[in-house]
Amino acid sequence: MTPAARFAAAADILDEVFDGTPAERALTAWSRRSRFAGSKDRIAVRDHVYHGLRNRRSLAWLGGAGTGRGIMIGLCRQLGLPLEEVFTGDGHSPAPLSDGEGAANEGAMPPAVAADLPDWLFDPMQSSLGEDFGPVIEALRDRAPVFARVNLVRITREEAIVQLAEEGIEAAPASLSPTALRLGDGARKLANGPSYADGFVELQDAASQAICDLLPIEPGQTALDFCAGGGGKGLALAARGARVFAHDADPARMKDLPPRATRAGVSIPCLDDPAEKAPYDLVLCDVPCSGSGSWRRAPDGKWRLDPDGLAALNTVQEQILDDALPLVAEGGTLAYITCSVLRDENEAVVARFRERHPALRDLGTHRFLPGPEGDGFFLHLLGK
Ligand SMILES: C[S@@+](CC[C@H](N)C(=O)[O-])C[C@H]1O[C@@H](n2cnc3c(N)ncnc32)[C@H](O)[C@@H]1O
Repeated sequence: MTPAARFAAAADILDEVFDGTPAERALTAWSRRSRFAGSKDRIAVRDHVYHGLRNRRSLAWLGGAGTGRGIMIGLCRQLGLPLEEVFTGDGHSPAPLSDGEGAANEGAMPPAVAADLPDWLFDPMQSSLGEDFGPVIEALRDRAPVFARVNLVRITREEAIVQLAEEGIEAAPASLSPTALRLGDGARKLANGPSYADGFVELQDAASQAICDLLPIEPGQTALDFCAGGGGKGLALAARGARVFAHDADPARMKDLPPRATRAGVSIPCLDDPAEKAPYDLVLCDVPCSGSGSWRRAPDGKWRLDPDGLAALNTVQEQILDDALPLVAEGGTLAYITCSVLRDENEAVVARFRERHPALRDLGTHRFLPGPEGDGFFLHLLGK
């Protein structure tokens, strides 16, 4: 594909996403019907789509329209590419600009446009982040770094770096956790290589690993991963010697957990009824949330969220805490985790829960903001 054809493909895919198709599904469907596209084309188209989604409003402003095409015009402007050389209509290139199309907007960008946020989210994000607002908005513009977790049951971090190098994957220690590696060139090979297949490493964001490091659990103690999903956090706890059990309201979300546990050399039974093995020394509630701390990985979530959706998430978050508390042993710990930076999903949920359960001991809050070291996460620990 020519560079221009990649912009045309990305514009079409973005339009599908704006019509409601999840970004990953739209990209997969495009890949299937575009056998002619080579691996470099696929990577470039994907990058354009994700960059367009992360920076949707500012690029639409630059490109004069909020369509996929308008956003690609904005991207070409941002990259300093002459529009008449991209929008030629030759072959698979995008059609030439019509009269008046692509005219840049007059004046300064409104603040929510410049921050690439829906209007309603500007104030909640700004008040949640305070002086960190600017750096976080900048961090959310670009692709997230790729991190792996070294399974210390199997290998040391230093040995993993050497082994990954033999597989053509550049890896270096990451600052947030003693298990975390930042992957460089060759990172895309990880999931098809022997280190991954043999359970020496897993893909997991560095801040997510740091959150797991902060969870109070000793070898042999029991932990319930109450919202386990793919089980990333439960696997990290099992690697520390905890006896981990997994549960999820949607058991299908845990389908990858048994093979991941087998690869890692640990056992994590999945429970339909988490009361079966209660009480637990630690119950972690990695609740469904807006994902605002990881919007650079899944930027379409930013545009799908609305105030009603946020309120519905709050209801689920509080219900999960209420359901999980009876499962915690006396003297045990309840951990509330989100990958959000919004106070409405973090401090506000914890405050209401503590009002209902004033006897719980406050064991502290930990916050990670999205940036070069990892994604945004929130952890609050409560002692029973
Ligand atoms: C943020 S994801 C979990 C990610 C996972 N812990 C990890 O580290 O890979 C949230 C999970 O909560 C589950 N969930 C939603 N409502 C729930 C409920 N009421 N009780 C338990 N799990 C729930 C969802 O199905 C989803 O898999």
